[in-house]
Amino acid sequence: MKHLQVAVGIIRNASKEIFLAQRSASSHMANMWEFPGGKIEADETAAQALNRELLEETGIEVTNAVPFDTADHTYQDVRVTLHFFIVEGWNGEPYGREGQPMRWVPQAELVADEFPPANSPIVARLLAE
Ligand SMILES: Nc1nc2c([nH]c(=O)n2[C@H]2C[C@H](O)[C@@H](COP(=O)(O)OP(=O)(O)OP(=O)(O)O)O2)c(=O)[nH]1
Ligand SMILES: [Mg+2]
Repeated sequence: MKHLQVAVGIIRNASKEIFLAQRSASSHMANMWEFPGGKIEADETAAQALNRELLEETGIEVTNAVPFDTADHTYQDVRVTLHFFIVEGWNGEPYGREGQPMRWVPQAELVADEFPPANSPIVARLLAE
């Protein structure tokens, strides 16, 4: 089975709101809400992939990212290992640079069911903080 390493950014502002983006209708985990991010290329560290993906998907330049947790999950036909970072420093203002819907949600109001199943333990941890 294919095994993807994925870098994911939990972009959090000073008001403890988190930036979410909606996955496209044609993607894996279509229409679910996600923390922006994407696949780590063979020549990249997780942090390098995070910086590249957040620039591509949200337009920000990350200046502060701290590793938070990892999650391993096997979907029907792909296994993913997600490397989550808390991002609290950046230049610019994040937006849906690929045209995807986006919203800021207070950390305490995250809803696990809106995310792909792999995110459940991470959302639970954020809600417990
Ligand atoms: N970005 C992101 N991906 C997630 C999350 N939860 C989760 O299970 N995934 C899965 C969905 C995908 O199977 C996998 C890779 O994410 P991706 O589709 O964003 O990868 P990418 O940006 O490199 O996409 P692409 O270039 O192939 O379009 O990770 C999440 O919170 N954020
Ligand atoms: Mg992506």
